Amino acid sequence: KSDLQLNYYARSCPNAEEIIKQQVIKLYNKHGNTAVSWVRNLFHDCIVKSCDASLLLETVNGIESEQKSDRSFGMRNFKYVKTIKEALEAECPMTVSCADIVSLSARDGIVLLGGPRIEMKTGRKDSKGSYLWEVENSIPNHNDSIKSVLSRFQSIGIDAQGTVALLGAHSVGRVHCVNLVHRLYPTVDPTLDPDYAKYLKMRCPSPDPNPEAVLYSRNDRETPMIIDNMYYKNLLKHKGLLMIDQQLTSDPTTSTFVEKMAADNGYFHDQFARAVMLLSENNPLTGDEGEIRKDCRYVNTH
Ligand code: HEM
Ligand SMILES: [Ca+2]
Ligand SMILES: [Ca+2]
Repeated sequence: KSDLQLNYYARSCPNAEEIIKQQVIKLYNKHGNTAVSWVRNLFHDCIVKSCDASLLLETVNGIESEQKSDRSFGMRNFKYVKTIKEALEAECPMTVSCADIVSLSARDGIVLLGGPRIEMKTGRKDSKGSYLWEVENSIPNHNDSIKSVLSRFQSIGIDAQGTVALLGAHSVGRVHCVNLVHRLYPTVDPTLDPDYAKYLKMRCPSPDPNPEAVLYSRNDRETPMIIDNMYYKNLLKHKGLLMIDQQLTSDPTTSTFVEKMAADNGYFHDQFARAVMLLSENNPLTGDEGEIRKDCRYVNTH
């Protein structure tokens, strides 16, 4: 159904994709974790209704930001989307959508993080509202069952293999202690490697951490800034951080894919690329639907 096309801005803004790439590189060189944020943004935007930049809207004028949901906990670097958008507005005013910025910045971020290069279509339009009430139904929780997570991804056309590959994004970035302590206190989750649990308890010394405190552990201690199959190797060693990560090894529908991805980084990258592409094409607004926002944080006023 997707009306997206390759190089949609070829005539209206021929440098659009290059401008985004240059900005993503510049931001990465200043704050490497911006690239990590672009990858998470793609997931949190696209799985909520549509890849329509609904995620980027702030709470103002009757709009309630999706960023307020508990599911968005720990998301960061939204302010740098503005840097990318401003570079585009300077060259081609009101031409390139925020939704395409979400997709292309993720694509370019993935390359900087050592992941695969993904050909992505463009032409997405921006939503005229946010869907805060949909966020908790759309984005799984960290302790949901594999069955429910698989069916959630299936509903947007991503199969079990693709879902296992997408979770490989947890090969970069961080998890705050609030999302971990239930596996450490009062007793250590038996599916967690005991030495690793000791390390995590050092990172998260309190069973009841202040959510405001910046207490976290890196997702992948070995290659924290590289999207690679270390994630799956860690899972096989019982070093998955979130419940949903570790459970991938205990369900027969997903465990064979975990083993294959742990054994073959090229296969992981192929599956990751395929699944990111599917995610980025979820139910886009195209043609006369939606709008091109001037500022990604607000719907246009006229
Ligand atoms: C069942 C599905 C998923 C669940 C339950 C989930 C949950 C989480 C949680 C709880 C965190 C840690 C937040 C924090 O404490 O700061 C996180 C981080 C992250 N997630 Fe997911 N996630 C899922 C799927 C995905 C997918 C599909 C992607 C991208 C393709 C993704 C990308 C990321 C990234 C990059 C981070 C690190 C963010 C940072 O360091 O700023 N996640 N996720
Ligand atoms: Ca959305
Ligand atoms: Ca890694």
